[in-house]
Amino acid sequence: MEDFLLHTSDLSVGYKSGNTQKSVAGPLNLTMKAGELICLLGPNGAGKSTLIRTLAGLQPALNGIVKIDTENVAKLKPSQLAKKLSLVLTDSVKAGNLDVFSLVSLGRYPYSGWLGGLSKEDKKIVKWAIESAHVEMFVNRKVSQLSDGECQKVMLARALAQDTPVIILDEPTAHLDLPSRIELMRLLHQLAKETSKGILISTHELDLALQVADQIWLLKKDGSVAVGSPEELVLNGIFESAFDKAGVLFDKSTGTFNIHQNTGKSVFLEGNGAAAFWTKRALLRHGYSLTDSASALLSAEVRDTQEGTTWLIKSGDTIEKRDTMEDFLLLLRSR
Ligand SMILES: Nc1ncnc2c1ncn2[C@@H]1O[C@H](COP(=O)(O)OP(=O)(O)OP(=O)(O)O)[C@@H](O)[C@H]1O
Repeated sequence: MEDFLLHTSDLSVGYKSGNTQKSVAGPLNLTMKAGELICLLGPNGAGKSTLIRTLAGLQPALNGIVKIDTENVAKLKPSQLAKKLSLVLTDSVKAGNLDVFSLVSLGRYPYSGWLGGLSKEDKKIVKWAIESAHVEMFVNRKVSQLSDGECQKVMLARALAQDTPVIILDEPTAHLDLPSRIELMRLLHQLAKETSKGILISTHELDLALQVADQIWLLKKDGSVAVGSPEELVLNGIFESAFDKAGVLFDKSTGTFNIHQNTGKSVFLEGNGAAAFWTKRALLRHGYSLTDSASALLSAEVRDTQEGTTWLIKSGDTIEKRDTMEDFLLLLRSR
């Protein structure tokens, strides 16, 4: 057990009101090791936030135990827990008039106390946290004057300043644009490796999670959890079935969800490189499916030559050539 930073045994999470109890997920036997970035995924309402709040000691477990190192989270005083686990919740930035440096410095309060000033060591850690989260450039700005993305990174810096073995972030990418989402995910991945902390994030970024997570905890609607590497969960079909909805299909070969309705026609497409990749995307968008079978009714090729790209449609011995993707798609539609 000592190898685990965090582990749960037969943990059930949910809500109690009077004599009634509503179990949301469980029993969960989960483990987090040092240096791991874990992505907690699951459809809306599966219980991700409930689990995070329970792991962080913000709400009691219905059953079972959460341990960090060897300590039972439910038995720790808040001041002891604050040295073990830092938590960043979505929309947690209500910092009013504070400047960024002061907010990040608040991460040191479990060590310095509210009234204690920062020691030399505290200052060193705050500086490290600011640099690691890449927020040096707005360290003197008021938190209220930052964008959501900048705030999110400042909250991460505060969590780093708290210097706990476990960091948990609830939907850290919720308000970010795509480049910022990628940047934050990459940063979390790198931090987990460099600091040997265990980082858990809940997210709806399925494709990014598949790329960066060391482990995925996939909460299902029935309250159970599937655990594994991204590749394992995709290849054994668990990932696909957890997000199964009519008309939404997960494509194992590309790791993406198809959002297009299929026309029932399939195309065998030959060709490599960027032009072939984007031709495949255009075909999917137009409702075709792609097949590996050369005997498909529709057979085509994308050819990159020095003169440019050409698209060929083949039927029997006849080959028709088009010089733009648009003309190629028009011709295909007439077949
Ligand atoms: N305070 C509460 N009391 C009772 N039930 C609650 C409470 N908060 C949430 N729930 C219910 O618990 C279930 C899990 O909710 P939770 O917010 O943990 O899901 P989630 O996976 O984080 O969802 P989302 O992806 O939509 O954020 C839902 O059915 C929700 O309605």
